Amino acid sequence: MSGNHYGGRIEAALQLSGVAQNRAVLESWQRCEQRFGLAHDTLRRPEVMPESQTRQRRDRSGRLYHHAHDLVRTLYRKIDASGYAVFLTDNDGVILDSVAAHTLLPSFRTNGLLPGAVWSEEREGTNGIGTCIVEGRPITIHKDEHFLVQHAVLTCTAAPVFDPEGQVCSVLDVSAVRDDIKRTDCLRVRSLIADYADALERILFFDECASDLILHLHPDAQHVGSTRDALISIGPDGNIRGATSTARRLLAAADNARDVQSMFGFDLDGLIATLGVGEGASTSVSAKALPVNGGGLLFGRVTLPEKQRRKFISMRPAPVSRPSARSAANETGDIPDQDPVIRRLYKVGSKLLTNRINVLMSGETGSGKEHMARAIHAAAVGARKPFVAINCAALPESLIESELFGHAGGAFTGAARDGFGGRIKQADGGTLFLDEIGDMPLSAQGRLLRVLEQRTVEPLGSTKSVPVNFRLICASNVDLTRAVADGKFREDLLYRIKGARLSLPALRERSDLPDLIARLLRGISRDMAGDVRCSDDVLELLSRHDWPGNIRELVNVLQYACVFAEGGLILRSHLPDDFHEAITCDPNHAGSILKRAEADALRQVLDDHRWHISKTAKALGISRNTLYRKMDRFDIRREA
Ligand SMILES: Nc1ncnc2c1ncn2[C@@H]1O[C@H](COP(=O)(O)OP(=O)(O)OP(=O)(O)O)[C@@H](O)[C@H]1O
Repeated sequence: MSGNHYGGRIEAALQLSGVAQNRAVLESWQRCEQRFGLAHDTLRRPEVMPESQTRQRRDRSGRLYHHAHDLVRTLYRKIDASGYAVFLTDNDGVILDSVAAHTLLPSFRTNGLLPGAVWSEEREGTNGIGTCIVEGRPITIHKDEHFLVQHAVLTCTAAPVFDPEGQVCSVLDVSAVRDDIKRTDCLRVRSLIADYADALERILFFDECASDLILHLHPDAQHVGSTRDALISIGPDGNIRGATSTARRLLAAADNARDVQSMFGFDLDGLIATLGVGEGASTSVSAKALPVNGGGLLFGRVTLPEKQRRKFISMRPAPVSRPSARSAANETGDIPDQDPVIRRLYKVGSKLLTNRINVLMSGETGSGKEHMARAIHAAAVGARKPFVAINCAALPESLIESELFGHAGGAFTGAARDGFGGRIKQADGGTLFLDEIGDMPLSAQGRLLRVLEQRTVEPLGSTKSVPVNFRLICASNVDLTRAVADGKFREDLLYRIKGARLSLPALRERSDLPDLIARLLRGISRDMAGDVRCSDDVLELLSRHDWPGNIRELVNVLQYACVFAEGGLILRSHLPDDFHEAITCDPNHAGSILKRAEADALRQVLDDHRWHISKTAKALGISRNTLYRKMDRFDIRREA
């Protein structure tokens, strides 16, 4: 059969399945036929390794399986929809770990999704895990995009986890065996799983590079030291030993650089003199500007385990830190957002934090809770003061207590010999942001309550209390009152943390989308080349989308589009394929029918409660502010 013939058949099949533009699937199908000699109707039993071999693979994967254990379970809880299972694989696509509802295990097993099963492309054709390993980026393989017909019942979304050398060392996969799943349902799962893959990559990076000097980088000074910064590990000889995928993307222009000198134009001593050195993940040294060879300016900070200091520096005094122009700009007491609700929340939040009132934020995933927390910290406490953000859901349960409260030297197996002061101690004098606090284990909740009451922290394995002084902002996607009722969250802690509540609007409820898009594009194009803007057509499309993943999803879509927007103008064809599908599945009709139904239902409940706002909000299980926002959005007013 000629190559053209293959191409024609594949194109035709893809047209049929409605994914003609999906390059990744097309190329994978070509590999399946031409390289692996598979046929669509090949029927094969899953290849499952014996338990002993799977165990060996887990051991061979180093600390991956250990670190991922809790994270995989947290991800499963976060997906919060029925019919899904989460899988962790090694770099050959062999499933090492899985979590699913008991009742669903048989159907996943029947379809070959079980520990020990091999899901490489070569073995199972186009599939979430195997194709993700080849592509090296998050991907969804939906139903008949699977090459083998027998897998057409599956919908799989997978994200790669990279090792410090930049190789895929694992895949996180969320799969479902359900008829009613649409490709667009996977958008939210994909942002979530990509975040968890990033979190796992960082945990592995810190573990593997524990004795190196770590350089934290970000285009925005505020984000250096956050879970979003880029990480590079450097040996005492100045050679770059590892980098996270965020760092590889950020430093693409200096791609060939193998050492500090070729990346930044000065040697290790120069780097240390420019940036100063903080201990561990300390935030005591603020980020400073750092020009990158090949163009661009980043902000950076270096950290070094105390016991490695001698290896790297001859105890030269750290230079005095000067505030950067950018971090100073955050203390102007304003935010660029134009949406009136966001602006009011910022003002209220800043005032509360200034007066040391604990703030509890709620809002859909990706709606900007951490972003807002940083802004009000900068206004109330100062951008130069430590802001320590911890995502309680992304930390393995076994590590959360030592991470938060610190530990004495040798307190438990695996603890650093010199001990660790803990993240709460690092927030001393600044703000502690506890994201997803609803996912904090009960034992850690008890300790946290004691810290809040006594304003002292006692590291694990130590009897000495250390005084701490910090402001507290918490955030949660789950209803904490319900979590209290379910016995998953301590009531006394809830009262302690919810000094005041701020509820962030979802992106679809904001009135400043075009302005936000323009601002995000300025940020993205600063990392790329030249200015980028959206065509009117695209702006109109973006404003029609429902944005279940909120600003995080918007950032992802814009970053994707910027890569393809030649001449600085984003056109429809530059948007991701599944974004088009999301819109076409929801063309004016579906979206507006739903909206109309919601507005009608709202009016009905208001009528039932004689337009009493508190009672209506209570009946709907939402806050009064959310009710007012919804009424504004649907233009619902009581008729005279
Ligand atoms: N007002 C804003 N202006 C610009 N970018 C924003 C804004 N709010 C959020 N972002 C960006 O959107 C992304 C998601 O924001 P953030 O992490 O603050 O959301 P979140 O609500 O804390 O998410 P999660 O619930 O998953 O923890 C980040 O990349 C952030 O920088």
